[in-house]
This record gives sequence, C-alpha cells and structure tokens, in this order.
Amino acid sequence: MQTDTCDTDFDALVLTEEQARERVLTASTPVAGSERCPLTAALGRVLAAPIAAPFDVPPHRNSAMDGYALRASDQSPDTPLRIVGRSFAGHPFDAPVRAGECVQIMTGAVVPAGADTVVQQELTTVDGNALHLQRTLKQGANIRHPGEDLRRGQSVLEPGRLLTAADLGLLASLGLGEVDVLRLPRVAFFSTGDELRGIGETLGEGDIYDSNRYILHALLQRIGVDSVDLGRIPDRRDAVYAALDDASAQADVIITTGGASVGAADYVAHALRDLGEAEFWKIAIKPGRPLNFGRIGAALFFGLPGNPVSVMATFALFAAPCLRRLRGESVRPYRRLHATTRDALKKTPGRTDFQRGILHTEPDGSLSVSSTGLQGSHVLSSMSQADCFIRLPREAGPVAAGSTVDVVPFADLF
Ligand SMILES: Nc1nc2c(c(=O)[nH]1)N[C@H]1C(S)=C(S)[C@@H](COP(=O)(O)OP(=O)(O)OC[C@H]3O[C@@H](n4cnc5c(N)ncnc54)[C@H](O)[C@@H]3O)O[C@H]1N2
Ligand code: MOO
Repeated sequence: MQTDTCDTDFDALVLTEEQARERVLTASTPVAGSERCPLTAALGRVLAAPIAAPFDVPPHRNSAMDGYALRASDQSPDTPLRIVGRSFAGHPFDAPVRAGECVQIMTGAVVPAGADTVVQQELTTVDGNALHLQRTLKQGANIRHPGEDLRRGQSVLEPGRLLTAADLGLLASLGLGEVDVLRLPRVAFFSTGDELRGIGETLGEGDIYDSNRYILHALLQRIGVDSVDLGRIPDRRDAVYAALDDASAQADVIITTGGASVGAADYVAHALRDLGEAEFWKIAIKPGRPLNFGRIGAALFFGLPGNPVSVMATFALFAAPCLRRLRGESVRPYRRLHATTRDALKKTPGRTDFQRGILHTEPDGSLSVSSTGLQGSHVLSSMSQADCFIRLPREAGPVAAGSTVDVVPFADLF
C-alpha cells in the first residue's frame, strides 16, 4: 500500500481530494483534432489556431461623437464655420474639409481629409449654414484612429483560449465568420441499478426514478462536450460488461453512476478490472467517498457513486477538471471564498466535507453562508436549494455558528 495516503482504515487506497484530482489530471490530456466552427456556435469552444488581425481595427479614422468635423486651427468663438456637407456612418463625405469649413458628422463616420478635430453637437449652435462654437477643443479631440483597437498582423487570440462573447465580437470585427476550434471530447454515460425506473414507468416496491442520468446530462451539457446517453443498465454482469464495451468503442470518457462501492451487486468495479486498467479509490471526502477511475481501451473511466449528491460532488471535483483539460482548457484550482457560517455545522474529523450552503451578502459587504439543512448524500433537494459548497477541512470537527468557513460557489463548479 502506498505511503502518501491519508488513511489506512480501508482495504482500498484512501486518497485526499487533492491527491485524487492530481491523479485524474495526470491521466488527462487534450483531445487531438480540430474543426471549423461558425461564430454562432463557437461560444465556450477552445480555439485551436492563433488569430492575427488581417487589417487595422478600426479600419478608418472615425468620429467618437455626433458633431462637426473641422480643422482645430479654425476654431474661434467669433467667426462661424461654413457647414459644407455631412459624413454619416456608412456614407462618408468625399471631399476634403478646407479652411473655414466644417462637415456635420455622426459617431463612427469617416472623418474627412483635412479635418483633424470633432466638436460634439452640444458645444455648438447652428444658424442656417453657419456653425458657431461655444468653446474650442484640442486638436485631435473625439477622433478614433485606425488600428487603435488592433494593428494589422497583431496577435489577437492564442490557441487554448476559451471563446467568450467579446472574443466572438472581436473575430466578427475582423471579418472572420468561422474559427478553428478543438474537437469536443465525447462522453458516454449510463446509470446502473435494478431499482431504477424511467420517467413514466410505474414505481414498484423499492424502485426509484433514475435522476442521476438527468443530472449527468445537464452537467455535461454545461461543460460543453459531445455526450451519448447509454441509458439505464441493470445490475447484471453481462449487461454492465456490454455497456462498457459499447461505451469504450465510441467515447473519450465513460461516466457511470452506481455500483461503485463494495456491494454484492456492484459490478462496475469488477467489469473495469476485467476490461481495462482500474484504480479504485476511497477519497477522504463527504459526500463521494468511493470512486472507480481508470481506462478502458483509449477511454478514461469514472465510476461515480450512486447517491445523487455524491454524483454531483465527484463530478465537480474530479470529472469536470478532466473534461475541461480534454477540451483544451487550462484547469485552475477552484476558488474558495471566506464566509461566516450562520449555522452550527456537524462535522467529524476524517473526510473533507462538502456541505450544501446558501451564500448571503451582509449589509457591510461581507459574505455569510447558511446551511440547507439535511446533508445526506441522497438529499437532492439540499443540492437544489444550495448555491455553494461549504468546504470543511478533513481534520476539522464540529463548527460553531459565527466561525469563518471556506465556501466554493457552484457558479465556479457547475
Ligand atoms: N459497506 C460499505 N457500504 C457502502 C460504502 C462503503 O464504503 N462500504 N460506501 C457508501 C457510500 S459513501 C456511498 S456514496 C455508496 C455508493 O454506493 P454505490 O456507488 O455502489 O451506489 P449504489 O449502491 O448503486 O447506490 C447508492 C444509492 O444511490 C441510489 N442511486 C443509484 N443510482 C441512482 C440513480 N441513477 N438515480 C437516483 N438514485 C440512484 C441508490 O438507490 C442508493 O440509494 O455506498 C455506501 N455503502
Ligand atoms: O460518499 Mo457517500 O457519497 O458519503 O454518500
């Protein structure tokens, strides 16, 4: 047995949260291959090739204000200027502005040759064709220059970039309608358990509806992967083996729920050992202690525990960082914020707890957190009410109300 473990009470290796994540990330490498993607489908995709500006942005000298384009040296409170034309966005004035002249101009419109300053409308009065200035502005005022945003040839976005709305706007401003993005990892998932029924089916004695598959579907959708739902698989050796075989033939990652522990009907762990390379860990976290991790063929495998809250916790802590790395994203540790707990929290030393909490902002701007109450790993309503995990360290015991605790906002995880 290895020596870097946090506990030796179990017959399997017990890892800390950090150790388990490190091992998962070591096994995770970005998928190979890229595809052309229209901008309208590129939000959240990872850029595969660098983007350089094909021309200056903005491409022409233009006005930052609605007003009048003129020569700075002509400005005088006593002598009006002659309005000789208009430059509107998309309709430039096509003659130079000469001494004593000005051109009415709109925001974004090309500043005509000869003019070097724009005076905003509010600082002027117009009398027929005569423009009176209430004050003078510095030469160059209210003029936006070509290349001020981006110079031709300048690097705009680097490979590995997770494309944001601003990035897509930037690409559009460069006239690019498509980008090369990394292929999405393909994730096959299924739930296991003889007690599971599909929605619309009648529940018999001891049956429950399969909620995990809907959770996984949503979590995978949120991260942005290609997902394949292989359904509900009964607790039968042949069925579990066949499903894993099928999954490994088509996916980069396989995720299952249930049968992860040591029960007599827990076939997932056995199948993984027979079909691939398995690592079974107990992780010193609550919820989500048992996790099967390994490989079947080229696919990485996560056998998550069956309890729905454990599914969400283990997905967020281990599967999500793996999938993000496979997508080509850089994976950073999740943020921890300090908050004052409004409630006393039950805790026994030994496992890092991820209790469900609700964050509040106090009138002085500080954060506090309240507990959602029952913390069993089957209590999905607590997860639904919560917007953060309250992360209590492995060694910690009970926490008194008013203590400072670490919280992890769900927005950073899911
Ligand atoms: N002797 C031991 N027993 C258990 C241990 C242990 O270390 N030794 N660990 C406990 C912990 S912690 C967890 S978590 C569970 C994990 O067990 P499994 O992964 O084998 O999960 P199941 O037994 O299949 O199911 C657990 C629980 O979750 C419900 N479930 C399963 N699938 C779904 C689904 N798709 N939708 C909704 N609910 C689901 C299932 O009915 C069970 O209630 O093991 C403990 N036992
Ligand atoms: O680890 Mo289990 O997920 O505590 O219920």
